[in-house]
Amino acid sequence: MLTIGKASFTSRLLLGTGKFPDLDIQSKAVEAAETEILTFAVRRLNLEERDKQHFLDTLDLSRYALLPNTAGATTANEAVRIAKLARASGLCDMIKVEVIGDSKTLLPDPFETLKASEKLLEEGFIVLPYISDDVILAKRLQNLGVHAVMPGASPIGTGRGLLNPFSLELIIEQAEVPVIVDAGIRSPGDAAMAMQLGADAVLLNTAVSGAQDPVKMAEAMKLAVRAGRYGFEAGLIPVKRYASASSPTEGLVQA
Ligand SMILES: CC(=O)[C@@H](O)[C@H](O)COP(=O)(O)O
Repeated sequence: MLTIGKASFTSRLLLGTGKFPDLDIQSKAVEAAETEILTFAVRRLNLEERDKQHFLDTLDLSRYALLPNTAGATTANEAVRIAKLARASGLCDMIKVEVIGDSKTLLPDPFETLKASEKLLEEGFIVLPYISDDVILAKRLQNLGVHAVMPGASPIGTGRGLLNPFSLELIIEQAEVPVIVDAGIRSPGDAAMAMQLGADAVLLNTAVSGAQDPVKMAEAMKLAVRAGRYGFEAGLIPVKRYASASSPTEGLVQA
């Protein structure tokens, strides 16, 4: 089970809702992924005109936990304002803190992310900050009391996979809260690898919404996340320098 704050989930795949070819494909992909947590940018919702159709309307939202994110924020104050707007609109108490520090790489600003997380914790939010694969920042956020950390595999939408598995492993090793590997995943292999390293969950969007067959890719990601988790739980064999025969030779009668 994946536990975030007081909520527990069976699925370890969190799915973003952006960039799908249409809403029908989006809802079929969400179904195929068997995800229980959906994420989206608060700024994509027209909160002033709630009666107008939007990208979440084709989904049965009672079946999912919503994880709004503060995408678009470049300062802690902006992120806090967006989070409060989401909560006031009854969306959720859970918030993915996304404070972007650079528009070209969309990498998160560590200082503003820390500040925003601190403030949002004071305000009683369930706080999940999106960060780079920075071991010390993950630790600092954990000490603040965040409910999960979300290190990026690689920059959002690049599909470059796990650029630094070593750092991700270090973050996972010292984590006392769930580690959700977020962004940059391209293939089911990437998702499986993140889970195999010991991540508690994976969040992805572009790999599914941008695939030629988003529904099939959603299913592939669901299976990959499960396979990676099973592999982690089963325990991998140690890597050796030299060969060792797979068929034991002891006790065999010489021909
Ligand atoms: C939807 C969302 O939260 C994205 O900002 C997230 O980081 C996913 O990134 P990819 O699109 O690279 O999977």
